[in-house]
Amino acid sequence: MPLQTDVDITPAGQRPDEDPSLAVRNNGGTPPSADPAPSGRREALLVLGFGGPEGPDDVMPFLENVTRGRGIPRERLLDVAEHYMHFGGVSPINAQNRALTAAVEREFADAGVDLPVYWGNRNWSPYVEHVWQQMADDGIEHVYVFPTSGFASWSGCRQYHEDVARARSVFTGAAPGGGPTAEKLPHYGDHPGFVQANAEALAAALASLPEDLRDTARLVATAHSIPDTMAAVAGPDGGAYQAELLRSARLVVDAVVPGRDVDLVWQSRSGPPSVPWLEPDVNDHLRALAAAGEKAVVLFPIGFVSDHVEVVWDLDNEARETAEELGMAFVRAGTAGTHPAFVAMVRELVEERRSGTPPRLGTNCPAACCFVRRPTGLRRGQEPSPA
Ligand SMILES: CC1=C(CCC(=O)O)c2cc3nc(cc4[nH]c(cc5[nH]c(cc1n2)c(C)c5CCC(=O)O)c(CCC(=O)O)c4C)C(CCC(=O)O)=C3C
Ligand SMILES: [Fe+2]
Repeated sequence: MPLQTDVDITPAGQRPDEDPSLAVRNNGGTPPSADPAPSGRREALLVLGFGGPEGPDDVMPFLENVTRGRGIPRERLLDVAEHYMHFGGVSPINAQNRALTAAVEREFADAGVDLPVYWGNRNWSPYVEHVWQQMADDGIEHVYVFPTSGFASWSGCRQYHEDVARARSVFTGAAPGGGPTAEKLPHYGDHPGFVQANAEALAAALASLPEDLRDTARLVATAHSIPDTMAAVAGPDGGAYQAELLRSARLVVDAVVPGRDVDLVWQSRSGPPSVPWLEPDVNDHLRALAAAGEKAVVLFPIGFVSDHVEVVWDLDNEARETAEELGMAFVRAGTAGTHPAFVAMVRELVEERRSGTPPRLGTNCPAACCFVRRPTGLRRGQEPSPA
């Protein structure tokens, strides 16, 4: 499946029909076109992670947090709980986000950026609500939010906006104008820093293959599957999840082996089988490649920024096993993690916002952006939970 390269992504800041009042409501109070930081305003960066369990007893409550109101079958949760149990009930994701936070702190210090860095999660402790309280107590007045997700969609963008809005609502409800204001940083899948981090990982993975397979190995980018209905409304004009991922995968491959084919396929599908999600699944794709005579595959999880459970289980175990059964050589490239170029990107995104550069897609999303009315098998009358 050769992919197109000419994907046009419209920056939200240039949308003629953007309604500023909706943008304010959607991301919890940020003006649609934030001015350069007024001098004297006390600002901070929040690294906003997904969150993950820290032990076996956390696993089911964590899964319930993630899927509340989303119509995910109980059997699927028990299945996924097993994945976590292979790692003693501990997701590596919190340690990875702590490491990223520490690396960004050092980056700021080295570059003379005077900005405290906090870390909070959407689905597990430290919850964004608690960190918001901490930032308010510390006298922070404005927060740049760096999500550990660089792409459009309800799951990849809007939920991060909504969780910040929920954290803020405690303050805005109690005291008018209370609590720090928020500004989410834009999507970054096409940022040179993200591309470089992924390109170096892809180059290393390719180099680890036996020499006679390097030129012919199939390059396969993966991202989390999402329901078709969610994909259809991703971004201001729909379809932005696939479009951004495709563009990102293309940029990464072109940085390593210009012009070589790349496939974008999907992993970690959830939800009831009756609900269509993006396809093909990575395992089915491996089967198709083997049937077509391919001998080797290099997988790179472009849709994720760290080697969390969906990478180290779904790819390093399940997809690897599939490839082994098919007799194909298999390597999985690393994710951005704390690559210096990725860490420098975080600083650049903040500096861009502070200098008043017009917002790009993902910064101030209009209220209709990525909104899924009836997600993942919800019965009519059930409302999507904001959690
Ligand atoms: C687009 C996307 C990203 C990338 C953007 C981003 O990074 O935010 C992502 C990341 C992640 N997803 C993760 C874990 C889970 N995702 C689930 C469920 C779901 N993900 C979805 C989409 C995405 N997910 C969707 C549409 C669902 C169905 C429920 C719903 O409609 O909302 C479930 C429930 C069980 C299951 O059904 O699989 C779990 C446990 C972890 C943490 C891994 C760890 O702990 O190490 C991470 C980083
Ligand atoms: Fe997920």
